[in-house]
Amino acid sequence: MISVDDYRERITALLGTAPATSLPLAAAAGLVLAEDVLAGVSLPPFDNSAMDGYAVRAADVTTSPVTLPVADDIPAGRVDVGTLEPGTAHRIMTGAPLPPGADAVVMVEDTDRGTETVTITAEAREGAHIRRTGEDVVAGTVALPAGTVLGHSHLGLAAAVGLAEVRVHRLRVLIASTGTELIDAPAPLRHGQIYESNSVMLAAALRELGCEVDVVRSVVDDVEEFRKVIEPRLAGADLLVTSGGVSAGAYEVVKDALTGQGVEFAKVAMQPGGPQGSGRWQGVPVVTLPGNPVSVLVSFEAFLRPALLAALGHTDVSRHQVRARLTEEMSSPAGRRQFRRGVFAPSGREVTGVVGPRGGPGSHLLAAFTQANCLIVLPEDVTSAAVGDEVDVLLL
Ligand SMILES: Nc1nc2c(c(=O)[nH]1)N[C@H]1C(S)=C(S)[C@@H](COP(=O)(O)OP(=O)(O)OC[C@H]3O[C@@H](n4cnc5c(N)ncnc54)[C@H](O)[C@@H]3O)O[C@H]1N2
Ligand code: MOO
Repeated sequence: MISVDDYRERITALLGTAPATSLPLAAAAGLVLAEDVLAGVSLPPFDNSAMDGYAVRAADVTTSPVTLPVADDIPAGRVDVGTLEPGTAHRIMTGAPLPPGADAVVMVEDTDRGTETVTITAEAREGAHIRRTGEDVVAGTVALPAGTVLGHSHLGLAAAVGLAEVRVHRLRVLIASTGTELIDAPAPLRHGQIYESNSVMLAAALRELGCEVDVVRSVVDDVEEFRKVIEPRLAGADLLVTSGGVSAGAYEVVKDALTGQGVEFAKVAMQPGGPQGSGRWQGVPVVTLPGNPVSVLVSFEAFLRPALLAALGHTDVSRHQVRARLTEEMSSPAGRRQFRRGVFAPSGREVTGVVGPRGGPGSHLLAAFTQANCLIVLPEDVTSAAVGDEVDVLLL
């Protein structure tokens, strides 16, 4: 009998690190970066306006009001912006490139909105409402380090620095349920048959972790048939996970087909989920789970999930653990780690912590967002918050 911890280590070692592949950004959510993402461009890529208004030289707008001729009109997307001559203004929109020669933007609200000439009623401060090249990300630097778990903000940043694809760890898993008794709904059940459910659970659980899955819904308990169905699909898989056919009886199709083929069958000191098998078949890692659905789920939690997460490049592979008081008595077999399904209700106060802002308030600072794990919420009636104040935090 092998311990749960030793078996988890065995499966983790068997799965190793999943191969890296390039995937379109839209297909990479939840996966882990296999390589640093280098910024192909700076963010912003050029000095641009943070406001709809007028680009000026601050030195021309030191008194109020000042009237200047409007020499050009610059919507966002213009690629041929000319120099701002002293004593003139260019009408400019948010995100439009700042004309050379301009060193400030005046908000349209502080003007008469003129198109031939504009009268400005506020002083222009040098640098005002200008978003500088590279303020968020500098071209050639690491925008996202290898190991990043790609959430939506990371994918947005990858897109913003010019990537169409990212290199991620990907695991293609072939899932196969075995059992002559298994039937797929909506076919009617005959006495002695059951509806297949393990492959559905495993496929969903593995997809949720970011695996690509190929599913063989049910294979009959026949060694020849098992080999015939599974072998041709092995080439496209980084891992084979089976359910059923591994215990002590006759007709143990998985055990019979894979014994002596590189897969070792053992008892793990846990309950449920005792009978297990693992190894390599034709070079492909194989994990054979017992057929009882709860055994499948417990096996997934006890060793498959952490091993898969590690293979996919995650460093946080454990479920969050808390302590709680038992509300009913329980018994457990000697020498086995029992995994009983239970209902946990939290008690006591929520844990609190400290929080600080990351990056400036600008709405274009995407990189800072990717480094954040929460949103600090200051309500409408708060204009300042001091060190030590309590604030609302939304965890991401
Ligand atoms: N003599 C012994 N018998 C059994 C032992 C043992 O040590 N000695 N171990 C028991 C334990 S514990 C388990 S767990 C099971 C494991 O058996 P198998 O892995 O061979 O699984 P099967 O016999 O194929 O199926 C078990 C059970 O689960 C149902 N099943 C199977 N696949 C599916 C599926 N895809 N969807 C839904 N349900 C499925 C199957 O019909 C059986 O009822 O062995 C014990 N026996
Ligand atoms: O070890 Mo089995 O998985 O209890 O039903």
